[in-house]
Amino acid sequence: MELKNDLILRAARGEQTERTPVWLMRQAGRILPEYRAVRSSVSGFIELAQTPELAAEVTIQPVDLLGVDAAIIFSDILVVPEAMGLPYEMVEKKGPWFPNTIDSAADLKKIRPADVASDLGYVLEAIKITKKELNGRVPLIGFAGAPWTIFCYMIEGQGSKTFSKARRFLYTEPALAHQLLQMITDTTITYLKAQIEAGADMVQVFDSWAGILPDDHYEIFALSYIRQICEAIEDVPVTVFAKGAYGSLESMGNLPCRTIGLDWNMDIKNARSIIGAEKTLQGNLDPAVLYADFKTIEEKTKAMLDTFGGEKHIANLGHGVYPDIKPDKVKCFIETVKSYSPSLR
Ligand SMILES: Cc1c2[nH]c(c1CCC(=O)O)Cc1[nH]c(c(CCC(=O)O)c1C)Cc1[nH]c(c(CCC(=O)O)c1C)Cc1[nH]c(c(C)c1CCC(=O)O)C2
Repeated sequence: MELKNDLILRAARGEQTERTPVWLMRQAGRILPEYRAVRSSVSGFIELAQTPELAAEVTIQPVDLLGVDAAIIFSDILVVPEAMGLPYEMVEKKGPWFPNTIDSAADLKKIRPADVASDLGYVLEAIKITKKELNGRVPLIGFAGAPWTIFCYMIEGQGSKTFSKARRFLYTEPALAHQLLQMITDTTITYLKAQIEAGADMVQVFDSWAGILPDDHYEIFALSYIRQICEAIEDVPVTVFAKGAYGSLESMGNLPCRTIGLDWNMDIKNARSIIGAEKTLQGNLDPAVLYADFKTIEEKTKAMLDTFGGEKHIANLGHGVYPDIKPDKVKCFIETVKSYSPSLR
């Protein structure tokens, strides 16, 4: 199927584009009343994610309703630990919760590399349906959590301000930590390859908890595994988004991936000079700007676009869109990128 809009793929490959492509992390979700309607027709997030027809429907909603230049498959990074043997629940207003966690060598024996085709077949099916229904309108992004972020949930069992249990494990059980990280990495590689095989046009790796590790640990326990993933994925552009990895930008510039995502606290010019001219950068408007009035959103978006310049940039927020943002404000951001960015060429 020929893509009618391949701006994001060309930008990721470093090619010139007529304008800057734009999408939002977490665009498929609660900001849209149409999403909430579909979600309330099932028991909750997990059933929605496991029902391929419905997952495809909410994946496509932001393309139809917001005008983004890419869809991202509706799923979650936590389907990977689940497929490895640690089921999770999504607790209303609190977030994910794992009844069982990893704390010892004995716990590690209870989990396994996922059998992607059967354990995660529902995601692959959702990708196939989405590709068909998108009918080439925009590319589809596949994704997975980075091994370090998945490790955090498998050890901690829930979100945390400090992830001190996960970080303690790196000091008390480094060999076990590497064993677990390698198992997550192997599963993630198989999973991302299967997503590409099913139709994903590019993939993003989310390292949401990168920022809690000191630089030396980030290199040893996080980046080395991300590097394996980047090396294994050859057919489509890979984006690495490591939130808060300020001290590791230089190493990230050396990853064999096409795009680096910047969070909103990363200085664009500084990041560009550290990462170098070759890679595409993605981001990085402060998600809270979308609480402001339309005029402020336009100004802040234009300023961001000016700083990135008209090449090798994919416009996005610096993290996922907050669930209580009004869709009209998101549209203002998207429309500003579309109307203003041609002037930067
Ligand atoms: C850390 C992380 C998770 N999930 C994800 C990350 C990495 C990105 C980031 O840092 O934001 C990634 C994710 N989660 C979801 C997507 C879907 C695609 C998209 O639109 O980006 C993606 C890419 C759906 C979701 N994942 C979740 C929802 C909300 C569930 C609902 O509908 O109630 C959605 C739409 C739940 C979730 N899932 C997770 C948490 C902490 C929570 C609870 C907090 C929250 O609600 O945002 C884990």
